[in-house]
Amino acid sequence: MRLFTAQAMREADRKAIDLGYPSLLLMDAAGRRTAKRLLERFAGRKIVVLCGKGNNGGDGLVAARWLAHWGHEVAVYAAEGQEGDAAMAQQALRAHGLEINPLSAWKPQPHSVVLDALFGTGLRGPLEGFYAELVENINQSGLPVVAVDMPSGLPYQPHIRANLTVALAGLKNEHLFYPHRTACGRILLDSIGMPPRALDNPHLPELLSSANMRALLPIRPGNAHKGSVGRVLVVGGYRSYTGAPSLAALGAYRTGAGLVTVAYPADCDVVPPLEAVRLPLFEWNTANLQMARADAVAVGMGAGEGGVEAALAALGLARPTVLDADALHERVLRAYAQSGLPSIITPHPGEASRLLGLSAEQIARFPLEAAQTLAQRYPGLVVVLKGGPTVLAWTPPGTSETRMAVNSTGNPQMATGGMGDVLAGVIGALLAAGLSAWDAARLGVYLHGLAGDQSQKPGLLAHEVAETLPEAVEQLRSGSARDFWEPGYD
Ligand SMILES: NC(=O)C1=CN([C@@H]2O[C@H](COP(=O)(O)OP(=O)(O)OC[C@H]3O[C@@H](n4cnc5c(N)ncnc54)[C@H](OP(=O)(O)O)[C@@H]3O)[C@@H](O)[C@H]2O)[C@H](O)CC1
Ligand SMILES: [K+]
Repeated sequence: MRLFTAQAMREADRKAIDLGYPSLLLMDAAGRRTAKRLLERFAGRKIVVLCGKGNNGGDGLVAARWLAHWGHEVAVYAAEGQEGDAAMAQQALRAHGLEINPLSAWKPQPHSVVLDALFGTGLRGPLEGFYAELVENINQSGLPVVAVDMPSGLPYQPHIRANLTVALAGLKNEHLFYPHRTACGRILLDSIGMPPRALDNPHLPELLSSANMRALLPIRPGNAHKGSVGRVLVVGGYRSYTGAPSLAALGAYRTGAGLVTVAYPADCDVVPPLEAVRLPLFEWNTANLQMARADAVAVGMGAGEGGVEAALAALGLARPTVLDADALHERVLRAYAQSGLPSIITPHPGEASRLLGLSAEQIARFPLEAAQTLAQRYPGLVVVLKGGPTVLAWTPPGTSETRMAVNSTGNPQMATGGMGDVLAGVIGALLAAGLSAWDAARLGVYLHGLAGDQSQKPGLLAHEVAETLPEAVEQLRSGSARDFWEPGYD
């Protein structure tokens, strides 16, 4: 499954037409399916459909026709100037005997639900004048709003604040990235029957879905023993950051690692989980770390000033590695990129800002671009740019194309200390279980977010997320993990 931009969706639309698929069928499915979704949530209210003159408005006209056909009370307000499919939708609506009122005549009506079909992917700039005022009035009316495809006005200001958005054919950036995602309310995806070939675009980011991630789960053989399912070495800890390596160890164990060793400075008060092997060291060097006999390494959590040295010592182990927190320095990243080892870097926007020389605000605003830039700067390293949502990027060595992915799990309550340490452990366990760096990183962020989604209450702590990981793994394995856009995808 791919994550679309408005432009990429227009291209998919064109591709469908080139394949011979009649565009009017797409519009009819879009309107009909949106009408169904509206009824599931807001049956019993009078339905007011507000239509622009483009195809988003055309979807609204189709929805109004079906709603009236099914016996619901519907009022339609539409802009003038429909052409093509939208004009046909208007003709069909008139044939059903429905009256079309001018958009300017709309006034908030009590106990109604508004179907926002003003603008979708065709918007080319911020709304002004009449439309800006209309959008503000709709928002201020306090009436529930269902948006067709996306809340009108996005990605600019002003825009509709919807209760429910029915995304058509595919999810777009606005449905995933904050703050726009907030304006969408609940999001349901409907395929509208778009030919899959039209949606197939390998240049777009992959959207991590339960079906795709399930296929990556490592299988634990019947005769598993602790040495065969993955041994993880966690390297970190420094002064007051003694909890970080312990949380990573917990994350690794709860993801299925067979044995976890925690290497930490001997003069630090690190207390690893009871089940972990302790490796207190007076010096970071490869020979010392070799004592752990690890299949994969997670290094840098709470390592402070020793982060660079620890990561360069770990490089000598020549194992798949997760570089986190204090290991994330230019020198280390260059060395790992040159080594060709499967390696993953897990910066948060602050760490990415240090690496890229941009502000953390810029990184948070353009996460896809930031992750891509890092992946191009360090070919071979899988970049996990943490955020809401987490973005992944990877330029396979010897190629020029960067693969991108966007996570679909996780929630804002996960923005607390130690959460990243748990993630590094999760990914370390998956590397140790034999997954490639790209697979371990994608499945790791997905599982970590899914564990966090089990409880979305304020005050969520990192160790609680770690403790919920087995439930998340089980949910994914059993097929009961739901994508946030379900059940509208069919
Ligand atoms: N996914 C699919 O393949 C399908 C999607 N459908 C629906 O179609 C819309 C996209 O339709 P489109 O006609 O391309 O665009 P819109 O309806 O979103 O809006 C276009 C009109 O908006 C005017 N416009 C553009 N920018 C502004 C602005 N800043 N202020 C005011 N007006 C603006 C524009 O007028 P111009 O005269 O400027 O050209 C257009 O009239 C998609 O979102 C889905 O809902 C299909 O129905 C099914 C297939
Ligand atoms: K809309």
